[in-house]
Amino acid sequence: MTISIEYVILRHLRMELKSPFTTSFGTFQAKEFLLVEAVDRDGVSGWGESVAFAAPWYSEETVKTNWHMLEDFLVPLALAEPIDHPEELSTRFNAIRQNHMAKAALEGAVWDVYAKRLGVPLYQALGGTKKEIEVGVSIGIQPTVGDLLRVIERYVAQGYRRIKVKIKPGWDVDVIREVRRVFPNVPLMADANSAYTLADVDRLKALDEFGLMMIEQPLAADDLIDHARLQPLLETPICLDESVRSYDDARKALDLGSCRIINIKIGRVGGLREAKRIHDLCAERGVPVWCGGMLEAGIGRAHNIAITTLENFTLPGDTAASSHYWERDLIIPEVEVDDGLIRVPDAPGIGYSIDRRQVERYTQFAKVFHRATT
Ligand SMILES: O=C(O)CCC(=O)c1ccccc1C(=O)O
Ligand SMILES: [Mg+2]
Repeated sequence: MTISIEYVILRHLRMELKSPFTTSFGTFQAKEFLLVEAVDRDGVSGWGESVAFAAPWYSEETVKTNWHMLEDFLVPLALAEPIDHPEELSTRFNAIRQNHMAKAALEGAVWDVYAKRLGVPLYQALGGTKKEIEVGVSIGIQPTVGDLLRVIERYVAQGYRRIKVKIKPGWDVDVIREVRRVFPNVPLMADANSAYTLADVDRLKALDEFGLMMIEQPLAADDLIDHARLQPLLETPICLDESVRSYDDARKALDLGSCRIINIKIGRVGGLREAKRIHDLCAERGVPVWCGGMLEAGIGRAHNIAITTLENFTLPGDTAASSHYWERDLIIPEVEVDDGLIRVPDAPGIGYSIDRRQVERYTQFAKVFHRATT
């Protein structure tokens, strides 16, 4: 099948979060992000969402660097010549270093076009098999432990399959102890977003007694070596997030013993193809994976749901319901979670329709890029 992209629309959106989300690196009140719409010769529209944030806290990419990369390098590559498969676009993008979130947003839009042209749901085009996926929820740092306990209570009652709590030095051992006292059996994990160093090994070891499913990204965002030193000192499995940006990072992390679990984020690793390669590697090595989140709106959420249908996504991910983040999401229907499960939609492509009125409402500016006419 030939996919010929005629034009691409970049939109810059801003949406208020229902409640602020605090991590060890900062607080999000609102989300600014880019949507990519790729339209082919026959008018088939595919959608992707960039997961880059406004500020370079999680990684060096930002909404503005993504716009720049897309406008000046990636969109021209997508418009240059037709492709036979979305994987060809990833190969074309290899000519450009890093900038994974920008690449993933456009690659994702083209995957959506491809699946829609085939008339199959994106998850099937990716080789996924699950009809429903298990999900957990990520809970930001709260003003007090009492607040945290109330929030957890609410999500446990809603049936989420595991609770993830953000930690940082000073909001860790005592907080987790209290959570465990009140919820002795809840599947629980902690995400440090790189807030510790090897000097904190005693504090990290102190978490072992709480039976956490894993501790996510305790050390530096670019580190594999120190994590490999830390893992044998802990009983709790380490899960890497920030440090795994590619298949090769994943291979090295597993060879070194830097982690026992990997959080796969499509944007962080540069797209669906790379996400699937990491999934397949981990499956071969018997290492479980799960799908992380970046406070996505509906389109990013739909892509996360599709990749999570691959069989080695055996641990609940961070793809919570639309209503966890947004008063009203950009897709119809919104993502709903029932007893900790999301039913995977069967419509072609990402499986949800775009609420164009909502998209317009939150769009601050947009630009259209056409294929050069010959
Ligand atoms: O609910 C989500 O989308 C994931 C929330 C989350 O944990 C997170 C949110 C923003 C930046 C980084 C992370 C993370 O997984 O580390
Ligand atoms: Mg994380």
